[in-house]
Amino acid sequence: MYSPAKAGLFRSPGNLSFPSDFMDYWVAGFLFLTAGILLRPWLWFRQDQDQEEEEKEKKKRMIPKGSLGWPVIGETLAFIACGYSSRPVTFMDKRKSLYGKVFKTNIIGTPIIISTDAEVNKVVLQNHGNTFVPAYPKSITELLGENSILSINGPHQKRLHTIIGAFLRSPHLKERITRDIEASVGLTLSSWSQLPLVHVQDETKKMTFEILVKVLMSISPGEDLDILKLEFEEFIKGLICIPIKFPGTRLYKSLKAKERLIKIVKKVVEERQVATAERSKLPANDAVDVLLRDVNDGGGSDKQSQPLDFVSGKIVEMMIPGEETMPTAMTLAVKFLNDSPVALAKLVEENMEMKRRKLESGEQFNWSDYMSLSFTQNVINETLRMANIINGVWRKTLKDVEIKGYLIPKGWCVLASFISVHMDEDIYENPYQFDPWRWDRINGSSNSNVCFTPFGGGQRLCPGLELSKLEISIFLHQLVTRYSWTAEEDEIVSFPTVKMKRRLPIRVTPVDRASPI
Ligand code: HEM
Repeated sequence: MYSPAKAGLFRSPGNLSFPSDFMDYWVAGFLFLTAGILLRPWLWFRQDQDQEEEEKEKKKRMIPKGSLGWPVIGETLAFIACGYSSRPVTFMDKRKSLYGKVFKTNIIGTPIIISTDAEVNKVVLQNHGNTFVPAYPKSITELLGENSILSINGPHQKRLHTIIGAFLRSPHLKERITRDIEASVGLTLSSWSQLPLVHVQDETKKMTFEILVKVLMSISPGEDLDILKLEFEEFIKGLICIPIKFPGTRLYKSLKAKERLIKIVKKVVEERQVATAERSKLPANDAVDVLLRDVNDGGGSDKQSQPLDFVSGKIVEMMIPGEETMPTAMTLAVKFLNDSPVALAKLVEENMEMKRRKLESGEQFNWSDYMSLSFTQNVINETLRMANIINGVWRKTLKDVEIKGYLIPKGWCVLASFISVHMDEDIYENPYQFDPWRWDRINGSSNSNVCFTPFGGGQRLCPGLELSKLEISIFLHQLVTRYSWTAEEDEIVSFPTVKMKRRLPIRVTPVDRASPI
């Protein structure tokens, strides 16, 4: 039988001869020990590497599934094609059924994770730890500038958001602005009734801009407002364009318009600053007052070195979120009501009832009267659920984030898609049906805040939420209690933004609704 000892490979201690045999063992032991010492870190390193690999694999598996499509264009064409159709969520629905509620794709050369999951969207919106920063196309970032309220993150954003939100919700503003909105809406609708045809989308835009500028800087209709509107329109044309900046390009023209716009606003701010000291005891009348007082009180930190530029810039930025959203919501409400005579009849009934009560008591309407029109609020909610111009928000992650078992890797873009949740048939029964009554069933249910987010949520929840609802309520109230209309055939398109293909042409007629309908 083979024995290593016999073969002389190992020797038993009995055969040892000192010193050479002993040295052999000593050397062998030394080598063994050294190898062990040297190997151990390597083994540890290997073990770490294996663990790292395993971790990487695990993380890779947690990245939402999906397809990045073709090189460079990714899945952009499919995304745009669905946007042009009557069902823009088809793009999401198709991928949702293949990969789950959170999936990855590539749009315009950007790898992006799209969430159609209400709970994931909530975490993105809440943004604990400031992990998600707003991500806009390059043209928007160029036009807004890096310190815009819409793109900054952290304490400055929180401060601005708080002071602007507090002002827009203040009883003083609500009282003053209710009268201003009533007057603007009254004049606008009366002018509509004298025209053979009105394009609701264009006309509501004029009216809502007028109101917005009143809220922001107290400018009344007139030459200044007209110039401001022209420059603003030129400015926002560049928000979605090819981001090339030299004379003649769209972006260049828009940046120039922004300079002129800031100059006009700065004049108003300058005049106001002179009067600020004597007005400091009075409640703020508009956003210029709010921002000037904050700057004078030491808020706004580094931006105080140029207070006039800072305040003027913020006023211009605040024109953006309210400008398209409001007229779109009003136009779509008219469209949905036009297509749903039963809902329209109920709306007329509720508003006439309130009007009669107010006429009898001789009181004016106040903000809470409009808010108490529950069916009217249902109509507004249902309109915003079905077709909101802000159909989701875009963010970028500053570090790896894990939500509900999904990993969103650092640096990736995330689209928290509101419209996918709003049109999810597991959440809303018959989601494509305009059904304002559903809100009587939904309101108060535990997840209604999570599943309905037309105004966003968390740190960036729209500060204009209450003002928007007031404005739309007043518009609907006056429209349905004083006029009737017939609409021409039109349809909603969703790309690049939600709007009516033919700008919703209608004919408006005054009606006497003195007698109950
Ligand atoms: C129907 C009308 C409106 C809708 C649907 C709407 C929706 C939204 C949404 C979804 C956001 C969040 C954006 C994000 O998270 O990135 C937002 C932000 C904002 N909205 Fe509105 N909005 C409306 C009207 C208005 C109006 C009338 C104003 C101004 C008076 C306004 C001022 C703002 C501002 C300043 C922000 C930025 C807040 C921040 O980032 O801190 N919005 N809006």
